[in-house]
Amino acid sequence: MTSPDRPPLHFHHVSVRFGEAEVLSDISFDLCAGAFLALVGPNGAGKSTLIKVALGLVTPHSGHAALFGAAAGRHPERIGYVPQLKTFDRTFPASVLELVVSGLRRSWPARVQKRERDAARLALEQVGAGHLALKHLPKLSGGELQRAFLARALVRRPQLVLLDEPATGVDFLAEHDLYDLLERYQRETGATVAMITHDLAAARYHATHVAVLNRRLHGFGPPAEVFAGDALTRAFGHLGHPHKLAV
Ligand SMILES: Nc1ncnc2c1ncn2[C@@H]1O[C@H](COP(=O)(O)OP(=O)(O)OP(=O)(O)O)[C@@H](O)[C@H]1O
Repeated sequence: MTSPDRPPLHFHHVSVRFGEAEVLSDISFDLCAGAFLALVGPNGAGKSTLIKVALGLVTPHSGHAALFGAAAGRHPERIGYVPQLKTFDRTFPASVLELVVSGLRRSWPARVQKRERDAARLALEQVGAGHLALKHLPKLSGGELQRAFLARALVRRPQLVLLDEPATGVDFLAEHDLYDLLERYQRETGATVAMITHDLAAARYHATHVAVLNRRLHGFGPPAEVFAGDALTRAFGHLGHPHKLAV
């Protein structure tokens, strides 16, 4: 159920420590249903950690995160997750179909049932990758692997899709395809999307909301508003990549 008092993503004074280091400090925001959030910040800013808090994989030392009014991690079936693909072991010996079916299960599928195969094929069709079903993961290009993981994230028709830098290592055209696919999924389902990106121009163009992070939340809101202020300068410390920051 989605309603304004049960936002898909709610962070309430969330702080996270790894040992002595505080990597997230007092993060609070609400993301409304149907929003497309771009999460930006320099390397090591805590972006992946924030996504892991939302998934319930990292527990804050203070504050809390709630998804649709329930504690993070309580309803994994409502969440689709695309991990950082640069960390994925490309030699993993599985077919695309098996990878997508694993999105319907809590464990790796030893035998794929017909209804699972049908759902996986549909999800692959929806991301323009029906022809990849029987291909093995080591044989995929970066863009194909990205589509396979996107199909895996969407196969259960989640209400919230979390993506950890899915465009890194993928060419520009494929990155535009990724946004198109996500926006189409949102139009069909009303789902909410939160995605880590390093491309501020794409964030400005596609996102309804942007969160500028560097341990603290330096800005949150519509891109035009946030980028007009000094949030980027405070988070990045300098405007070091003018081609990316020319938003
Ligand atoms: N499990 C962990 N144990 C200890 N330190 C960690 C752990 N995970 C992340 N960190 C540290 O927390 C900080 C934030 O890391 P995180 O991966 O969240 O940043 P990020 O913004 O996603 O970075 P990048 O853009 O480089 O992927 C970094 O200094 C990182 O080294």
